[in-house]
Formats: sequence, C-alpha cells, structure tokens
Amino acid sequence: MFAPKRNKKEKVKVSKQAWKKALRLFAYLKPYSGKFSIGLVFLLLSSLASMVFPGLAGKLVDAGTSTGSEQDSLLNLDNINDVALALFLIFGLNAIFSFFRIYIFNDVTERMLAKLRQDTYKHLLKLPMSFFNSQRVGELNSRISADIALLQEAFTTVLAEFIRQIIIIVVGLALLIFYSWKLTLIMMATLPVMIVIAIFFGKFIKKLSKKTQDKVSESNVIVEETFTGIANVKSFANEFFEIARYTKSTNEIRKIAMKGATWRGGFASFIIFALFGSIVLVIWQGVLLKEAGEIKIGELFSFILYSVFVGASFGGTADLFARIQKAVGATEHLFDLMDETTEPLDISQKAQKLDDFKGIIEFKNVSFHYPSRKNHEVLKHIDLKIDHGQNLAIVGPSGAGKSTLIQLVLRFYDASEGKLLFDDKPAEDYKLNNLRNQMAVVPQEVILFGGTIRENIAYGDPEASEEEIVEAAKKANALEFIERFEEGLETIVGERGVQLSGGQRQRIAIARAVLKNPKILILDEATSSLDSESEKLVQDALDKLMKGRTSIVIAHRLSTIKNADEIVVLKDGEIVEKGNHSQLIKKENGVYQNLNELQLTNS
Ligand SMILES: Nc1ncnc2c1ncn2[C@@H]1O[C@H](COP(=O)(O)OP(=O)(O)OP(=O)(O)O)[C@@H](O)[C@H]1O
Repeated sequence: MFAPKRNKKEKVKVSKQAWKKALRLFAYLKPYSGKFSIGLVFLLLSSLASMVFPGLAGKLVDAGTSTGSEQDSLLNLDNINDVALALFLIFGLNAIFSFFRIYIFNDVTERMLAKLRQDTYKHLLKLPMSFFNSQRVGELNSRISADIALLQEAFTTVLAEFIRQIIIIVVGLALLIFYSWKLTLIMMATLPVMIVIAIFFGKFIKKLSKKTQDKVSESNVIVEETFTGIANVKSFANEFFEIARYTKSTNEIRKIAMKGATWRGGFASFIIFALFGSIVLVIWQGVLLKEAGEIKIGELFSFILYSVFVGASFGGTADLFARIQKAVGATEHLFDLMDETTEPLDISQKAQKLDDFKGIIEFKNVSFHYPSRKNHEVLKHIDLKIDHGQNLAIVGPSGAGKSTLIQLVLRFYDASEGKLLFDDKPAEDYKLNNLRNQMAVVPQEVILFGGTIRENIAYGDPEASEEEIVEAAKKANALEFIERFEEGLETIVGERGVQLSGGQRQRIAIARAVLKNPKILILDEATSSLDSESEKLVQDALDKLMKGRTSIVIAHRLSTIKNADEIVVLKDGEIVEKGNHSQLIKKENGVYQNLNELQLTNS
C-alpha cells in the first residue's frame, strides 16, 4: 500500500524493504550506465586531484624553508615556483574534472527523472477511481514533486559528495599513515571517539527538534480551528479561553525549543573543543617528532591539512548518509505508488470508436459495495435493461445509490456480484477505454479547465474542426452567449478569465458531449435549480442531445423526466418501482407518488 503509517516496531523491517525498492531505481539508470560511469571517473579524478593539494602545499612549505641542498627525489620539484605551478595545474585540472562530473551527473539524472516522472504520471492516470477516492490524493501532487526533488538532489549532489568523501577518507588515511603512522594513531584515537559521541548527540537533538515540530503543528491547529470557526468562538464569547489555550501551547514550544538549543549549543562547544583539542594534540606531538627528525616541517603541514580533510569528510558523511536515506524513503514512496494495481487501460493508443456499438445496457442481478466499505451493500440485486435509444431516468432519495449505479456503467468500479452487459456482451469483454469512449457524461457540477472555451468544448474530441466546434456549441444552445463575449470561443474561463454561470457551464459541458457524439449519454441533473430561462435552454439542448442515444438521467426534479421512456425508483440500493410517469404516479403510497407530492408542495 501507499505510504502506510507504520509503527515503530515495523520500521526496521520496512527500511530494509525500502533499500531493496530503491534498487529498482537503477533500472532507470541502466540506459545511461555508460555515461554515468564516465561521470564516476571524473568524480574519482577530481577527488584525487583535490587530495594532491595538501601534499603539494607541504612541498611548498619545504621548498620555502629548504636550504637548497635537500633535493626532493619523489617529485623532482626543487624550487618554489615549480611547486606553485604544479598546484595551479592541479587546480586547473580539478576545475575541468568537476565541470564534467557535474554536467554528466545532471544530464543522466534529468533524463532518468524525466522518465520516472512520465512513468509515474502514466501510472497514476491508469489507477482506478477507488484510489482517487481516498483522501491521500490531495497530497499526491506535492508528494510526487517533493519526492522527485529529493531524488534529484540525491543523484546530482548527494551521491557524488558521498563517494567523494569516501575517497577522501580512504586515500587520506593511507597518506596519513604514509607520512607518519605514529601521528595517525594519535589522530585516530580522538576521531572515532568524537564520531561516536557526535552520532549519539545528533540523534538526541533530532528527537528534540521533532518534538518541537510536533508542538508547533499542535499550536497551528489551534489557530486554524479558531479562525475557521471564528463565528463559533465569538458567539460563545470564548476569546479568553482560546487565548489561554494558545498561550499555553506556544509557551510549551519555547520550553522544548530551548531544551533543544541548550543541547545543540553543548554539542557545538564539544565539537569545537574536541576538534581543536585533537588538532593541538597532533601539532604538539608532530613538533616533537620533527625535533626528533622523524618528519619534515612541510610534511607535518601536509599531515595536518590531510587530517582536517579526513575529519571534515567523516563529519560530512553522517549528514550525507541521512540525506541518502531520505532519498531512499522517497523512492520507496514512488515505487509504492507504482505498485498500486491499475485499471486494465490500454493507453498505448487512442481510444477507438466502436462503429457497430448500439449502447444497450443490462444489469443482471448486480450487487455492489465500495471497496472501502465492504459491509455496506450500496446496490442490491439490480435487474435493469436499457435498450438502444431508450431514455431512462433514475430517481430516489439521497444516498439511494443513483450515482453509484452510474459509476458502474462507467466501469469506475466492478460489480461485487452479478453481471453488467453492453450489447449483450459482458462488460469485461470490451477494452476499458474503448467502452468509455462510447459514453459522455454531463455532470452535476461542471468543472471547466482553465483554458479557452474552445479548448473546453474540444475536450470532447481534441481533433474536431472549427466548424464542428461551432456546430456543437450551437446545438448546446451555447453559441449565443459565447458570441456575446468579445473574444468568442477564445475567451479564457476559470480563475484567470471570465466566470460562467451554472447554466452556461452546463451548456459547455453539453457542447463537449455533442462533439463526442456518444452512444450512451449520462446526465446528472444539477441539484441547484437554474433560473427558468437558463433551465429551458439547458433542457432543450439536452433533449436534442438525447435523441437517438441510450441515455440515463439522474433526476432531482421530477418535472424534467415526465417524458422519460422508463423511470426507476431507487431506495436503499434497491429498485422499488419501475415504469413511466403516468404509471408510477398512480401507484398509491408509492415512493414516486410521495416524491411527486413533496416536490409539488415545495415548489
Ligand atoms: N466512494 C465511496 N466510498 C464509500 N461509500 C460511498 C462512496 N460513494 C458513495 N458511497 C455511499 O454509497 C451510498 C450511495 O451513494 P450515492 O452517491 O450512490 O447516492 P445517491 O443516490 O447518488 O445520492 P445523492 O442524491 O445524495 O447524490 C451512500 O450511503 C454513500 O455513503
């Protein structure tokens, strides 16, 4: 499952799995493995080049302090100018290596991430409605961008840095031993101790800052609650109570944050003291060794520089490792999403038009419960046939299962029991996208994209010509209001453009459906009534659209379905009445008759 909340005991196990999952990322790296290896070579070269610096700097010192009789047999650099020149050369080479290392790693990473982004998006689009119905969808977008950003950082900088630090530690330690094993032992006696203490302290401090974070979110909840429910706060005259609650909570934040600050301060002083302490120790012992003639002054200088390099790398690896772990976590989240089961959609090609498809729909003893609520039967033993070109209306009280029935027709969900047939063939026999391509929905709440009116209509058929779009707008009774806008079809709708009325939005949705020219039409009537002029235009457009197509209408106002071929009354997931208006209205004490009377008295 996707990002399940884990308890502490599971954590170790899951993190092992996370590492395993992260390995799947290498499948994305594989096509570029050659390039990546070249990047690694540049990384190796630039790291080694930077390791030459302390050694040469020592030579520089020795060259400056030598009497001229001391020849350097190793590098044959006997004067200060040669050493300085060599240093410049090394830095120049390092600059070139680093450029290519960064360029190549970024190139490989961006290619890899582009593919990963595309695959994730593709996969998400193929997930079933049950996935999108769960709450976590709201955070999906930010999660994906945050997770991918972490991976980007990991592959462009963190991984390279980590490898560089390891190279520095290994090569540095070897060089330290080469210069003086005695001094290396002294240095090593302090360093590991520091690391153990640093890790221990670090974990403790992290816990404290997590606690502070939790407290901060707690206090934010108070702010959010009071301001969203400000009318409640004021009407109950509870300002005093809320202020006391907030004061208490923010004071707690301060206390915990200060506890954290004290420990952090202590930690910093310890590191400073221990670090300088160990450097002083090394210098002191080094000078003694020099007096004894075991080491040259330049070598001591190099030794100290190497110690600082190695020490800094040791210190840096813990943080880098933490960042790698974070990236591994992010990868796990992404692959958890990728492991969610998709609908059997074939997105390798455009959905097809099925020319001889008639649009006959049949429910055979269908029962259904939502996957998230297994013991709540929403539809019970539905038997229903809607013939080609027939107009079926569904009515019933709120929560009766009307929308659910339609979701089954759209195959957003599969029946838990029974069969759904299209043109007498089981629904599963059709390719899912081909089947959906035969349907169009005019929903209750029309949500338009933030583009032009033209784009919104063309969503019904992205390849439609200008004439077809205009014709569809005309049929949907939408053209007259569109033409009243200065920019006509090019008018931008939504937040950054004009706001359309409910009736206008519906007519655009109808135009979209006209353009799609479906065999099956699904209408979810708007619950909030439009003004009578608008309603007439919408109804008229719908009547035209329904002609010659199988249509299912969820009706909230009975006045609109008097002419329906068949009306089905749903109650608690069961069909309780069936017939046309004149038949149902006569049924004494029937649900339909009651609904009719209720609406007459309300209107
Ligand atoms: N995604 C879902 N997950 C779980 N239960 C759901 C889901 N959608 C609807 N339900 C439940 O299924 C039942 C039928 O809901 P449905 O939306 O089909 O009713 P409706 O007749 O269309 O109601 P309304 O007229 O109010 O829109 C309700 O009890 C509802 O709580």
